Amino acid sequence: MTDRLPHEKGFHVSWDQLHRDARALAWRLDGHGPDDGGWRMVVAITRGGMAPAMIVSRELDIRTVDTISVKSYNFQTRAEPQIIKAPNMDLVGDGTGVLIIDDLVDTGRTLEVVRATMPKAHVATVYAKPMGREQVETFITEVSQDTWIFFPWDMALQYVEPYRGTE
Ligand SMILES: O=P(O)(O)OC[C@H]1O[C@H](OP(=O)(O)OP(=O)(O)O)[C@H](O)[C@@H]1O
Ligand code: HPA
Ligand SMILES: [Mg+2]
Repeated sequence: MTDRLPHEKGFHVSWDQLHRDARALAWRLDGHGPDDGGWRMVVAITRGGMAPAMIVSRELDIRTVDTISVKSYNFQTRAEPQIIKAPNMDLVGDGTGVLIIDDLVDTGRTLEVVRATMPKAHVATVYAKPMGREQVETFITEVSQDTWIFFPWDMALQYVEPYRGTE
């Protein structure tokens, strides 16, 4: 697709960092729900939104958690987002008091599709790139558009050569 740049930089996020950043997201959202009831439900965008959604719902003591499944990428190549599974719309209603959580926004296409199904929900991501930033009401860290974010569930610890090499 033409809306993607080659990724010149990598931003590697550890579990520890993800936990800190998702907690920071929860604290930023705390007290900013609708006046007449606050946040009543979390909807995680699978799969990347599930770990942050768990941390946010734990911090904010929200027990009603559902998922929306959107598939947008095959590895680093973008395709049109497809909703594979919707949340329980009896619980979601028009989205008032609902927090939609994802790990990041990149082009914003995933969130565009998701927001259309829950127009009054509040969208929050841990990380954001400039192209999709307007699709998100609350986020923690912005990275440049040519950065690929590597999440801890996609990585493993492995040996690296010393900087000066070996004989
Ligand atoms: O703003 P966009 O350009 O739409 O990209 C962002 C979306 O892409 C990734 O999900 P992906 O579709 O790869 O699925 P996954 O969460 O199951 O890994 C990421 O977790 C976001 O949901
Ligand atoms: O930068 C990214 N990292 C991981 N998954 C993604 N999906 C879209 N952009 C990204
Ligand atoms: Mg995702």
